[in-house]
Amino acid sequence: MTAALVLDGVYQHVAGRMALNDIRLALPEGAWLLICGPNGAGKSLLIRLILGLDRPSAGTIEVLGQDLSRIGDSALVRLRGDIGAVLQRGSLLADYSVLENLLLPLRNAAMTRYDMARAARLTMTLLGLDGLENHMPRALSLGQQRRVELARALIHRPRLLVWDGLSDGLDPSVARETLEVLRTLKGNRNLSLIATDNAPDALTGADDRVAVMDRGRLLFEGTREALEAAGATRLDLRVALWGHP
Ligand SMILES: Nc1ncnc2c1ncn2[C@@H]1O[C@H](COP(=O)(O)OP(=O)(O)OP(=O)(O)O)[C@@H](O)[C@H]1O
Repeated sequence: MTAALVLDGVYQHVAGRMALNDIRLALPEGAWLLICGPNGAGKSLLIRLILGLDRPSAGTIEVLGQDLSRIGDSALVRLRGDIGAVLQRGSLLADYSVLENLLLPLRNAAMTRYDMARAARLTMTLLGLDGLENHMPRALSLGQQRRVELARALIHRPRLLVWDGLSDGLDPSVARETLEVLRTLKGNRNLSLIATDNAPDALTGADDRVAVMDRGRLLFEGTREALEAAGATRLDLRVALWGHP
């Protein structure tokens, strides 16, 4: 079985200090991982490494079976086609309409205009964005903008979705609906998910693995049940998750 992600001994040196220390994680394809931890834990740095946007100072990173340090240019382009990413808020192009933003990942795809329009329509319906095609991003609410960012990450039918800041900009009811959509894709298409959030409860009931980071270190990785059991005895986990022992 292909692994969605394997991190082995990953270190990242940033601005004169080690911002990620010996991170080791593995996730089978089709599984969901929530990486949680307080501000500055290193979640976004890790996400950038997983997406190949930065290179680690040491260690190996495999995404969907590809070792990022050995991958050639054409394989990297193919790999990017298998990944969808939702990064920080406000990543929509302000001068492009919702539809134009949505079509960006397909600009080099070997698809007819008809098929592109169909993919856009299906993805917009999936995420409850019907009727917003011609709106400009600034005319949308934060939650709508976030859903367009998600739609843009899903339009090319990726095998792996990487979402930095899961509950960022989504109110609880929209977050629940969005999660249901993703669960459907997990069931239908075996979609893998790597998501980050400050709190551990964003994916409760849906994640397969939970990782807890603090100050560049991985404090815990395992099932949610194991996290709850570990939280009963481990002060460092409670401080990372709730800010107090
Ligand atoms: N480009 C950079 N230059 C200097 N330091 C950086 C840079 N990017 C990140 N850092 C530092 O690395 C550490 C980890 O940052 P990171 O953004 O990964 O944290 P995070 O867990 O995603 O936090 P948040 O929940 O606030 O998004 C922080 O101390 C941050 O200040």
